[in-house]
Amino acid sequence: MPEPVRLLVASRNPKKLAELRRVLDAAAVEGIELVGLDEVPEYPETPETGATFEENALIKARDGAATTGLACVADDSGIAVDALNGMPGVLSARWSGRHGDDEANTSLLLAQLGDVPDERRGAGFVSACALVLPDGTETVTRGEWRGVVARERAGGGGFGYDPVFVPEGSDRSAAELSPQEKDAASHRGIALRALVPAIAALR
Ligand SMILES: O=P(O)(O)OP(=O)(O)OP(=O)(O)OC[C@H]1O[C@@H](n2cnc3c(O)ncnc32)[C@H](O)[C@@H]1O
Ligand SMILES: [Mg+2]
Repeated sequence: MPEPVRLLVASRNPKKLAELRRVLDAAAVEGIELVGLDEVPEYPETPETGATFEENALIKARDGAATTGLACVADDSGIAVDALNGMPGVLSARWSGRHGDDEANTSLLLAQLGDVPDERRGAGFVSACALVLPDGTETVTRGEWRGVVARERAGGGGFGYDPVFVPEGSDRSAAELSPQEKDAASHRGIALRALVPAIAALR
């Protein structure tokens, strides 16, 4: 058996990282070994200052590939709310001013949408996933998951804005779905599955 190809999964968000690994594992590409950031020497990361999810995903994946010499996959994602003209968008992780504070980010979003009627509460989770190879080859995919922003939180699963996001065709929030249900429909699930052929070609 040839040595497996090592693929770095570059995310500092433990819950998002778990989703990335789950979807890649479910795709079961044989001969690929997923490697976490905790398994490689620490490296400085370029700030996520891109104007688009695609740019930010590439920033993360390029850093990982350039410093480790491994193929690297990264996601950049967020929620784009219609009534906010697509914001928080790429600012989703730091919408309240504190990076990664899910509670504060969600509370601020609910407050901003307080007077917005039900028929104008549409939103979409967006994910861009980038694969960058040590030779500089780049592939970027995108997934979107439409739904509405609820008026209050429900459910304890998932992370981020999941408790207030009700996907289209569902009467439960994303935080009330099983991990498998979320993966099957989610922005990240869609974007990652689109990346699988490029990942399989690494072998
Ligand atoms: O950059 P890395 O290290 O991967 O981790 P991060 O949490 O900073 O990730 P992003 O920069 O891509 O920001 C994404 C934010 O968008 C939100 N988000 C993305 N996907 C989500 C999902 O599936 N469910 C709920 N919220 C999500 C959540 O608030 C995240 O903090
Ligand atoms: Mg981030």
